[in-house]
Amino acid sequence: MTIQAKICGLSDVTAVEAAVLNGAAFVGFVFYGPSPRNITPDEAALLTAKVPSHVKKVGLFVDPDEKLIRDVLTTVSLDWIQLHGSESPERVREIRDTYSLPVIKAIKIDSAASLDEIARYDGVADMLLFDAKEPKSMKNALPGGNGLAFDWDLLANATISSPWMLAGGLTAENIAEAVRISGAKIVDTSSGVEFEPGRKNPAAIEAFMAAVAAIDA
Ligand SMILES: O=C(O)c1ccccc1NCC(=O)[C@H](O)[C@H](O)COP(=O)(O)O
Repeated sequence: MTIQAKICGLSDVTAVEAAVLNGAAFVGFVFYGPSPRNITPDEAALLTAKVPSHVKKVGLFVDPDEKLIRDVLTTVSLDWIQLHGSESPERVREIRDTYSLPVIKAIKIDSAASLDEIARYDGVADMLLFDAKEPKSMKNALPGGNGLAFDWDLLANATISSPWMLAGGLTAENIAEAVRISGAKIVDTSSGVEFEPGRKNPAAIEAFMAAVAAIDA
């Protein structure tokens, strides 16, 4: 089975092209002011204009209000909404129903207890995404996209009904091990294919996609 990949936090044309040409199934765009990867709806419209329809365009939000979602969706044609904040199951359902788009809900993992969150969102979100919980000690931590991995073993025996993605600190070097341990069928990276936060490295995107393609799942 082929492993699908999402490249998240894209903010320039070269990186979008690298993701598409190297076989990404999803491309992600961040709409969250404090992030170094934040882009405006107009910038996103330009970046997404030439993305072929088989590559799904994901808009990432953190506890968004209606105005932000509307501003983005009236300017950019998105296929998925990713919610990476503290959105409740009720809020996930509301956003899904209001905007008629499928929703990816991020669940932050730092221990076995974090897996209790799965039951709250399974069957509510269309897809779950597991990312490392930002440590309180981390200076300038974002609510996601910190390049941190969590213990993939935690997912190996988890009961998850919804489709799900593995994220958090994934790179060309560790992706095979991460998939082997977690059992992920879809993987997501951002920091692992950057020169620095907010500046994607096309060669690293190519290397990540090659490493994903080489996985014998
Ligand atoms: O990327 C950001 O700046 C960001 C900001 C706020 C919430 C989430 C954010 N990113 C999440 C992602 O890019 C991915 O979905 C994924 O978690 C990748 O994380 P990583 O490879 O560890 O950077």
